[in-house]
Amino acid sequence: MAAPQISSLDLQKKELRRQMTERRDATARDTEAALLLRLRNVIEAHSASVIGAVWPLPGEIDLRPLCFQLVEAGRRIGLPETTPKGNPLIFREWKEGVPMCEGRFGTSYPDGPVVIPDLVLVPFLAFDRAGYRLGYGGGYYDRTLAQLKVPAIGYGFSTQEMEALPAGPYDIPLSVIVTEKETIETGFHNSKG
Ligand SMILES: Nc1nc2c(c(=O)[nH]1)N(C=O)[C@@H](CNc1ccc(C(=O)N[C@@H](CCC(=O)O)C(=O)O)cc1)CN2
Ligand SMILES: Nc1ncnc2c1ncn2[C@@H]1O[C@H](COP(=O)(O)OP(=O)(O)OP(=O)(O)O)[C@@H](O)[C@H]1O
Repeated sequence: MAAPQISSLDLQKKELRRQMTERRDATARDTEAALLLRLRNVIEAHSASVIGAVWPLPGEIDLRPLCFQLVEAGRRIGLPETTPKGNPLIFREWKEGVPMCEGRFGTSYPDGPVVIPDLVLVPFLAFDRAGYRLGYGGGYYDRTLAQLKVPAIGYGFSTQEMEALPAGPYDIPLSVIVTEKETIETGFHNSKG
């Protein structure tokens, strides 16, 4: 197999990942509840029935309280199974009490049926106001959003904002970005057709 090509853009993103992980980990957590409330309001304004969320990795914002609330309110939750690199994520239905399985890179996914989300909540290490994000570098969300064509709502702390992130040809912008301070509409719609 040929070695994967690593571009200067990939190297630039790698260094940014290091800096922005440090910055995220230095951010005070006392605004997390305010962020989740804001996120819930944005979701309630959408009619989506299956919401793609994530089970937190260390240092990440914890969406679990929101997942409980959304199921209570009659929405369904899908959590991603981390597939082999180069593939889109697969979402599996989560409900309270469903056993979690160990996945790749320390991620966890529910032992439930595959579901197709019609709205996806997307974590990031950094974002800019155009809707570009920096993730962990798997390219998973870009591949997933290219396939699903549903709105992507990014969430993170305001400290994770950057003036402009380097964007590559595969980067799909977020439609909405929610921080503890504001809800940013980027004007980008990742819709079908
Ligand atoms: N909680 C949570 N779940 C998630 C994501 C996320 O950002 N947060 N993902 C968002 O996409 C997907 C998982 N993506 C990931 C991609 C890379 C690595 C990772 O640890 N990469 C290694 C390098 C691996 C390599 O050698 O290639 C590393 O950073 O050390 C982790 C998760 C799906 N599930
Ligand atoms: N749809 C795609 N087709 C082919 N390659 C892709 C696609 N999406 C992303 N990539 C490639 O995957 C690699 C990682 O992408 P990127 O740096 O944008 O990941 P990320 O957004 O930080 O990761 P994640 O979405 O997993 O959090 C890059 O080399 C990128 O060019």
